[in-house]
Amino acid sequence: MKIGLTIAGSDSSGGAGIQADIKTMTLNGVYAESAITALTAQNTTGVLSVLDSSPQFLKDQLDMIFDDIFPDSVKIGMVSNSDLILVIAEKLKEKKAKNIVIDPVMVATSGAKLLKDEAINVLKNELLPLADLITPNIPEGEILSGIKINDEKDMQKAGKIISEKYNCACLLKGGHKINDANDYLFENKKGVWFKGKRIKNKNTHGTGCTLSSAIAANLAKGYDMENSIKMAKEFLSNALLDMLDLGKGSGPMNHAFDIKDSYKKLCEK
Ligand SMILES: Nc1ncnc2c1ncn2[C@@H]1O[C@H](COP(=O)(O)OP(=O)(O)O)[C@@H](O)[C@H]1O
Ligand SMILES: Cc1ncc(COP(=O)(O)OP(=O)(O)O)c(N)n1
Repeated sequence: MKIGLTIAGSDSSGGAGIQADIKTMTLNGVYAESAITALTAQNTTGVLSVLDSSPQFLKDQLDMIFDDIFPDSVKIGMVSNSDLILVIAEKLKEKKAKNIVIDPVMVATSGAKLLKDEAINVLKNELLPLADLITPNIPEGEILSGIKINDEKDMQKAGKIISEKYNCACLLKGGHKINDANDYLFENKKGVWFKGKRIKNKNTHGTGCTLSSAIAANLAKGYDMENSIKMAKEFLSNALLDMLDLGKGSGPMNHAFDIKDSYKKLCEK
């Protein structure tokens, strides 16, 4: 059994964060471990409040995880302050973690800030250089590259800048304002597009978390970067296509689309 670790925040509504990551890794055939950086009180309409883990408690979680069941890949999501970012950077280096995927979560789609301004430079200087892959959306890509992104040409420029700056692969997600659902990977001095059809579904809560943890699961299983991304996008599209409709706002996807029939039977008993 391959092991994936998610280091992220808990989403009380279950559609994003740790909950999305554990479902995604499990449904992609990987055993999921978790280190929780924060508890959020949120639902499909927004984030009400956030309670950060203490740095010591995050350190303890990471020690207990790495010293017992060593993960084959690590996905990092919401980490809201610089002290927590420093703990993660230190532990990843100490434990020699591999296959590190960082989703540089800054702002939720609902508009809530999930990363404090003071922490952006620490994220850039201490954590991102440890990544194998960074998966920014367009607003995050603008902050990390320092350029405005208005079209696919800008996406290519920004992806290259980020990849070279942090010495890792960069998957820039275009969905936010540029195109259908086309994402651009820059890796090893070369760029490649992952074309996706935009699915008409207002329920997209947790798409970024789901994509990055599916990529981490595929890397844990030994797939290379391009295949890991290709399969992760397919998983995400299928979860969106299932058209689950929960909550009053932008609801979660059905991560369990594939086992729906057998799961339905279980629920009926
Ligand atoms: N409606 C949609 N249909 C298909 N793919 C989508 C849709 N919305 C987002 N995606 C895909 O979901 C992934 C996450 O993108 P995005 O939602 O932009 O990230 P984030 O949640 O970090 O803002 C990307 O691969 C993007 O192309
Ligand atoms: C706890 C927590 N982590 C991350 C997010 C953001 O999720 P993401 O998949 O990047 O995007 P949206 O759900 O905001 O579209 C979150 N909301 N909560």
